[in-house]
Amino acid sequence: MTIFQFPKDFRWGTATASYQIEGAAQEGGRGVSIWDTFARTPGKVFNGDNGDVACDSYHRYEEDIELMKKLGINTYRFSIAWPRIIPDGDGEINREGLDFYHRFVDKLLEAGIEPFCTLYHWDLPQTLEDDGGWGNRRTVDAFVKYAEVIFKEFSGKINFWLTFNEPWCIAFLSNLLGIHAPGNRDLQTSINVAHGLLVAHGKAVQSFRRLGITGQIGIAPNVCWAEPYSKSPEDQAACDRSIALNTDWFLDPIYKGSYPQFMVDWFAEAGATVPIQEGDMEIISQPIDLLGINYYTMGLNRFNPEAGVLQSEEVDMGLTKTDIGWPIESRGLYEFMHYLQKYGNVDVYITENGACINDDLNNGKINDDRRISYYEQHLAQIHRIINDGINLKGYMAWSLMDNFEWAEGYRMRFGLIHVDYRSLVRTPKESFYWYQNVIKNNWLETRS
Ligand SMILES: CCOCCOc1ccc(-c2cn(C[C@@H]3NC[C@@H](O)[C@H]3O)nn2)cc1
Repeated sequence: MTIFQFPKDFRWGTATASYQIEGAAQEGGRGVSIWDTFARTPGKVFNGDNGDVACDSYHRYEEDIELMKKLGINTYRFSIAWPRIIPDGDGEINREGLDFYHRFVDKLLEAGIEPFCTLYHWDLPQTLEDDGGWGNRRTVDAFVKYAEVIFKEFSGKINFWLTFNEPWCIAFLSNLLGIHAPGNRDLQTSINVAHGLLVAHGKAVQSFRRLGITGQIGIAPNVCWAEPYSKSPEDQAACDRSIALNTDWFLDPIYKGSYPQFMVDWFAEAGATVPIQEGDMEIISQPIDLLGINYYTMGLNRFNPEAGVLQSEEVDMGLTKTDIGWPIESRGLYEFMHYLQKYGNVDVYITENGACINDDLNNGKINDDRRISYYEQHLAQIHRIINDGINLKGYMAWSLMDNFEWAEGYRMRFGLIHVDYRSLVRTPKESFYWYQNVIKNNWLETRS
């Protein structure tokens, strides 16, 4: 057994997102999002599940906050649903939507929990997607309008801000692979989306500074750490492309003011170019205060000319997997955090990390020992990372509760709290109590 003591001011939290937990999809003046449309498209989401009810957190947020207090977290990452604030994307402001989030944030603050807010966690107003989505500068301008409304409303209440969650998912998972909303399968479209969201990010940061909003602002890329299957240059290059598309494609423009040239050249070979307009890169590279990093798994990749646009395929090495099929390998988090140092020792928060373990209720308990083991391994790496002098400031477990896992619907469970989707009864899992103890002690005690 080993004791890993965390810094006294380390932030302990959990994370969720609006479309995944709120429900009340037709209430409070909310408009239609691309996920409402996508979920209603036959074959896109397992079992035809959708976010109409989800965890009903729109009505049950006080109960959820009581559970957060019981867990002992001091930080809670959530997202605001743009369609609740400006239902048609860039028209009238919906006061009822703002009032809901004021009630929610006030309750969080009353509970002594720091709100950590994501402005965009994938629920784009459908009207904007109908007019070209992130590839249309109208959507960029609409996002800035939406962001400014939120900044002005919550400045002083919210001090930690993220513009976008997982830009790789928004651009490539959703517009090249077609697995998430809106389900496009086109390389140029996905590159246009990536560029549009980056310009929107930069403009929102400019507004944040111009309006004198208190707090810190950043972005939350998801990580795809990969190591080469062999020592061959082809396998190493395949790895580099896989890592770069999740990380460098977004963080080079933000921190360096330019895209990674080797990837620009790679896409040019595939006939796709980045639609950069005059001044875009200066806008995108506005200095930010923090990075959120979402880490779940890593891969061993090798070159395969048939393996998609990156010609990079993951090799199954027989590692233990979670129930969604992702290999469990916490080492990737450590390696990635050192990779990230090329952008400087920036303030980083792990804004998502967790395991899909579909254990169910058994005599009123959920003995999700595999989830505890996952967290134990990853928190040990977190301690190692901090010990190396990397500015890792906090950790938010994905997720507070089971919720709508996008194309997987409700069958995949990431929560520390079990949700019965018929009764909506919340039941803390054994991992909830394990994490509660880690937070209370501010140390991890490995069980082996
Ligand atoms: C068959 C080819 O497959 C290609 C990869 O397909 C995926 C699917 C899903 C993910 C994915 C899901 N999550 C968890 C979410 N992060 C944000 C929060 O909302 C969580 O629900 N992270 N990454 C990645 C890749």
